[in-house]
Amino acid sequence: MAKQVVAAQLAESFEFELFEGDPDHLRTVVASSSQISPWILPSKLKLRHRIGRGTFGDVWLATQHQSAGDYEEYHEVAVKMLPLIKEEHMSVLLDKFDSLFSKCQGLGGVCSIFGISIISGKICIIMKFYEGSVADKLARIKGGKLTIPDALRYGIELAQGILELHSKRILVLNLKPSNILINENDQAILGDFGVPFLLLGSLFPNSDMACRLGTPSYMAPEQWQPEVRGPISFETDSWGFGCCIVEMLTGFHPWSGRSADEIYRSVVEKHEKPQIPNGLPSSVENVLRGCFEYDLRNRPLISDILHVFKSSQNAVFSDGGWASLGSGTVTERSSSTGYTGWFLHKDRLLVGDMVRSRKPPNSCKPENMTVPEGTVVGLERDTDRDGFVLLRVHGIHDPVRVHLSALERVTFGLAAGDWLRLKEEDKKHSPVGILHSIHRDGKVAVGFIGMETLWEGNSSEFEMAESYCVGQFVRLKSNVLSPRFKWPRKRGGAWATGRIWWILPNGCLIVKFPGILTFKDECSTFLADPAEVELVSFNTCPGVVKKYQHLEDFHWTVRPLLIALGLFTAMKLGIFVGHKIGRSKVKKQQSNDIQSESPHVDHNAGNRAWIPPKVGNILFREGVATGR
Ligand SMILES: Nc1ncnc2c1ncn2[C@@H]1O[C@H](COP(=O)(O)OP(=O)(O)OP(=O)(O)O)[C@@H](O)[C@H]1O
Repeated sequence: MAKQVVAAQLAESFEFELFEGDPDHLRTVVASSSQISPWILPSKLKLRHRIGRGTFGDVWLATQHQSAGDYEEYHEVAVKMLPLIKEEHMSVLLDKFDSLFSKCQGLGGVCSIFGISIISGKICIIMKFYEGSVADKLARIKGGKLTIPDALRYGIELAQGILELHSKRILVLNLKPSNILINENDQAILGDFGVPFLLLGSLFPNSDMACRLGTPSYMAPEQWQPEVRGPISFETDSWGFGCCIVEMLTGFHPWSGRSADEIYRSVVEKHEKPQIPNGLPSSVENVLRGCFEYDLRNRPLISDILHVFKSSQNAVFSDGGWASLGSGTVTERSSSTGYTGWFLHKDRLLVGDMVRSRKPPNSCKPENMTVPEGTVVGLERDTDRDGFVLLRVHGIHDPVRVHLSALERVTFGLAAGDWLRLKEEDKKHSPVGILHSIHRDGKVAVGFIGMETLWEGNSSEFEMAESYCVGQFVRLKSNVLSPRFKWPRKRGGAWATGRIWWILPNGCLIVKFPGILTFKDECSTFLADPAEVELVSFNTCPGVVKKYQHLEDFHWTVRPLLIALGLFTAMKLGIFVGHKIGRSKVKKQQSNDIQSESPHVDHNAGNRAWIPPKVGNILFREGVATGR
């Protein structure tokens, strides 16, 4: 008896049930024909040969057959055969595919998807077949790399394709030259998009693949463990885009020759970045640098990249160097605000917006604000991204002129970067997160530990949470018995206190323990859920003992140093006291001897010798003797 494998609803209009064994036993129930069905009967597909094998399955050249009346026609297609996934995840994946399929119909810069099928129990995505990819081109051409104009041209076409997907809220997550296909007009077409996202969370027989959301060499830091180091968002694709351009220009993929584990250590733990080649137009170099910012909020969006690449096409290549003719937006990290220009440009102020002075990143000191609250009454150069605004500030008669990089928009009392707590906790993720954006209507996007992508909802669902910044000391709350992440203990068994070293965009704290001596192989950083920790400072430590214990958290050398200093002081004191006693004994002995040996001594002379020395001298000698 055929056993039912999965029953999934591909679209409102399309339902099917699959039966194990011969996939042609598929029963489809088409409720309405108003929507294009993505389902392609496996019997209509004939696999010819395998084109390649990638992280997320094999790609086959195949023919799709159609019969109409007395003739049969076929055309070539590419078939992406996904790895075998667990039964229970089939319907989830098919649902995700359905949404992807309907969203990407009619997009120009991305590979056309014709439908989906199941061959030998594996899900197959049927796509348009292209003759080659940028990777193939790099392998073919002399020198193995593209010229700057070619890389810019492909880069523009690729960015346009990604932008189309982003406008439909689809993340690519697997940008690499082999997935940049080339059409008959030598245009770059984005292929294989969305596959990592389709597979995200699926159970594979191979557990390693389940947690990998891309190809290691091209993966952004947050892509390695999106639930822990996320969220993944549009800027995750900016990192992948940067990697593609670097490879096009150098002929080498980033982290060439390194294993996945080594790449993880370089990118995620050591915050290393792919190398950008020399000799690029400054605006292109700058935007690529931005693509490799560790914190995704500091990266440019694909629309920013497209803008820079297009303006750089106006540049001329002269004497081996670039002279920029266009107005490439060169936005370095602002030394005054600590944010990159890409970060600052994501939110554009409008007249009527409430604003306040922008806190430096990782700052917890709102009291230093020059403008605690103001209303935008004028934009000096509203067409330019880099200008001044006029603010109406309470208590000041005339509008104040402030550079917009120094301000942040406050909507319903919240600004991007604020720490928030969900009023109603959801067990799936931490209740405390960081606000990434707030729309003027109150819609918010928040990063939480435990969520791969941004949480979207309304500002009314939140209250302000305690904020943390780099350099602060934290310890697990005493009521946390099983923390989300591993946390070290002190010698006595109590939770150790660590210092915040980095804060991820989902609020995850990266904590170091300078108070604990670690050896080479030992892990020196730990992760913490902000909802599970409390601040430790001298002020909050009750009593001298606790304050001293907190001093030990600053560095593991504090205790041995203090012990050494104590021993040294005790030793010096011992020597001094011994010396004094010894000297007074000798003196006493001597005076006795003199008295007994010289009966003609002038006894008044002894009184003259007893003129007291200066008080300062005594103090000084004591100071030395006690080690002070
Ligand atoms: N629609 C297509 N038409 C023609 N060739 C394609 C198509 N899609 C992919 N390819 C090619 O098939 C080969 C294998 O692709 P595949 O996507 O499986 O591998 P990959 O890109 O190396 O890894 P991943 O699975 O991570 O995407 C690549 O050379 C790619 O260029």
